[in-house]
Amino acid sequence: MNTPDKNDLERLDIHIPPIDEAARQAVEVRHGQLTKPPGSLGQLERLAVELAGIQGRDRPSVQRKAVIVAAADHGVATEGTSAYPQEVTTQMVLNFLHGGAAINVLARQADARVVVADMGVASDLDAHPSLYRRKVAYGTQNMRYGPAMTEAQARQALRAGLEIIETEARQGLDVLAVGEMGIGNTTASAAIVAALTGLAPEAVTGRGTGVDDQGLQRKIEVIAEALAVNQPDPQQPLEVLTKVGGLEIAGLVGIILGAAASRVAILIDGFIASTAALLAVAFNPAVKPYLLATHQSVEIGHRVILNELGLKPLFDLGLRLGEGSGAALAFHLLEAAVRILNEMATFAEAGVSGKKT
Ligand SMILES: Cc1cc2ncn([C@H]3O[C@H](COP(=O)(O)O)[C@@H](O)[C@H]3O)c2cc1C
Ligand SMILES: O=C(O)c1cccnc1
Repeated sequence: MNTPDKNDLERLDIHIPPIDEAARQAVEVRHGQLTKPPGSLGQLERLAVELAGIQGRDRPSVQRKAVIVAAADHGVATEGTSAYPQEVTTQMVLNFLHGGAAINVLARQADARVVVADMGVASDLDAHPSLYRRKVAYGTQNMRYGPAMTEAQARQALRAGLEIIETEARQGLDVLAVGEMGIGNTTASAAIVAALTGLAPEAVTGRGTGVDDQGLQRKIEVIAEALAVNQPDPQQPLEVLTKVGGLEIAGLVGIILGAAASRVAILIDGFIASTAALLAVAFNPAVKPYLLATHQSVEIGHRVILNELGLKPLFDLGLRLGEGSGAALAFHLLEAAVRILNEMATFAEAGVSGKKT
């Protein structure tokens, strides 16, 4: 038996199948037959083509939809880098479970289920049918003074993410939106993006929940110190995640890799969810074509991530919430793209003349 090398372990032994080129081509051919000038439905056409390649189906489906909101607390929240107190993480998880948060409203409108994953919230949570209780720790350590977590904790959270998406995929899932909740997690995300890209903290750090100028300056300094203390190797995504990451971010990386392994399309959300996507690609580049960018977040580092990944957002509504809110809105566009494919008449069926030669 081969001993798995470090790379296999880093890739979490996940096999991600290649995109189905034949299914993509079948959709392109059909788009050419529908009663419209070629390419005139722009990004909607691209979405249908990508979805077909991901799912391996000429007629992709968006019937079964889920939002997974991964939640955890952050030791660095004690540094005053968020405009809100840490207890809001737990309070919002309860709000998600009661159906009262923005993501619940947007998911209901799109007929998507919402499930919450406790990866490391600082308080104990009662059992609930929509809650995966996978707490790795009661929040991370403060990365300003040392690693946010141990490598074993990072691996545990990654594995939990894989297991959660496996369970969800078994129940039937065509499209997944990934979201998060964790006071302080724009600080962790900015540190991860700075570590992976080599950019200065100020180039990737925004106001998160709305810190003032002084708060933003403090946030940048804390991130710079965390990077100086921890010295994460940009070539080692597991090390970056362990040293300056978060447990919900680790869970999302597992969820994203596992979704791709199951041929589930992944709608990525704003800054934090996209940070998890950037890490997932660093772990295993084969995940890349399974990622669909949704919106452009106000958080400045989000643009950096989308550029790095070569992804183009579908819309910019000035959102800066997280929870999967922008991703859930994109369900409607995916549905439009698939309905165009299934319901439009062809030139032959409608008796419409083709382009002049
Ligand atoms: C009531 C409330 C609901 C939220 N839902 C998502 N976030 C968002 O804000 C947090 C990140 O910002 P920061 O790094 O500044 O703490 C995350 O929990 C994110 O999901 C929320 C924040 C609050 C206050
Ligand atoms: O882009 C996001 O997801 C975001 C931005 C600010 C605060 N919380 C989330």
